[in-house]
Amino acid sequence: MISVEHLTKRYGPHTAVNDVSFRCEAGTVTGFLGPNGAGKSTTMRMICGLTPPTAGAATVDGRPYKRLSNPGRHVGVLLDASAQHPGRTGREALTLAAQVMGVDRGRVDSLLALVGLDAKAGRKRVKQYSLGMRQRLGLAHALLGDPRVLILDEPANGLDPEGIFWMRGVLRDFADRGGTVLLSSHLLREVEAVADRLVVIGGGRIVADGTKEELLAGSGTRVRGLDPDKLEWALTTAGVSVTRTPDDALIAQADAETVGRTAAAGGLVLLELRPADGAGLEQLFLELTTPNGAAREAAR
Ligand SMILES: Nc1ncnc2c1ncn2[C@@H]1O[C@H](COP(=O)(O)OP(=O)(O)OP(=O)(O)O)[C@@H](O)[C@H]1O
Repeated sequence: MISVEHLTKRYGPHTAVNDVSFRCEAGTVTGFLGPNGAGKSTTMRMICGLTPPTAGAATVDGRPYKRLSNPGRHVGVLLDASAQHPGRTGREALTLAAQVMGVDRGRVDSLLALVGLDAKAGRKRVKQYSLGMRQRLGLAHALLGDPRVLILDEPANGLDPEGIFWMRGVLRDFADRGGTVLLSSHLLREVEAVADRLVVIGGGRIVADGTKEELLAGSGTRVRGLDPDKLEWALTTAGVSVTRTPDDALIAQADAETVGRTAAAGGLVLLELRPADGAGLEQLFLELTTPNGAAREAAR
């Protein structure tokens, strides 16, 4: 489990991370989402003891990262895929890490295979690796100590769609076996498919935190009527805020029953009525992470 309590990081007058708290439970994948510069990497670096917080604290399995003995056996970390020594081969890099962690060297080859780096790739120097290959090596490195927790910063960067699909499978399997996964991305679509929970950060603050279902429920109801103008008017008059989609449907900030009853009271014919789907989540994400959206949330 990962617990983040009121983490704050200031660089001079700039607050990169502002009073951030969240938890990642065992058996779940948590997607840590936010646009570039939102504070994801800084938060993850603080969890891993690489950046000292200005205030607040984080623990992994109940202890600060720095107090874990042989941390690689508890937490697999991939913060920067290019951090490996460029002159070593992938296999050498993993073998060395196995020695440091006291892990059986026999795991090196099975992990290279698991992450899709064949024997030839294992013999190549890291400087010859593509970004996708470095991410695969980084994941192998993170898994080497057979940890219970994974912390991965933008691991899908540089992977092709097939690689992203593959990585989702590895992470899902890790969590289904009781592991805890925290993975960051600036792309909602990248984590939506694998994450059980989403923590959204914008401008250094947490702007949304919940299960996908909770966040979707909060993202409203999609409704399409025979007469979109009248429907919009009826909902707005009833105090429900609505936005119009390009296909003349409305995303109403109310549950389906409220929307249906409002339409019925106005004698309006509905063609569609359902919880807002992924599009609603996308809209929520965009809204929450734009400066005005974040300010609106913080003011609530
Ligand atoms: N060492 C540093 N010194 C000064 N400012 C920093 C430092 N590290 C990060 N920042 C600033 O803190 C803010 C958050 O950066 P951070 O890298 O955590 O964001 P991010 O969400 O991970 O985005 P990205 O995906 O672009 O890395 C940014 O404004 C960044 O410029």
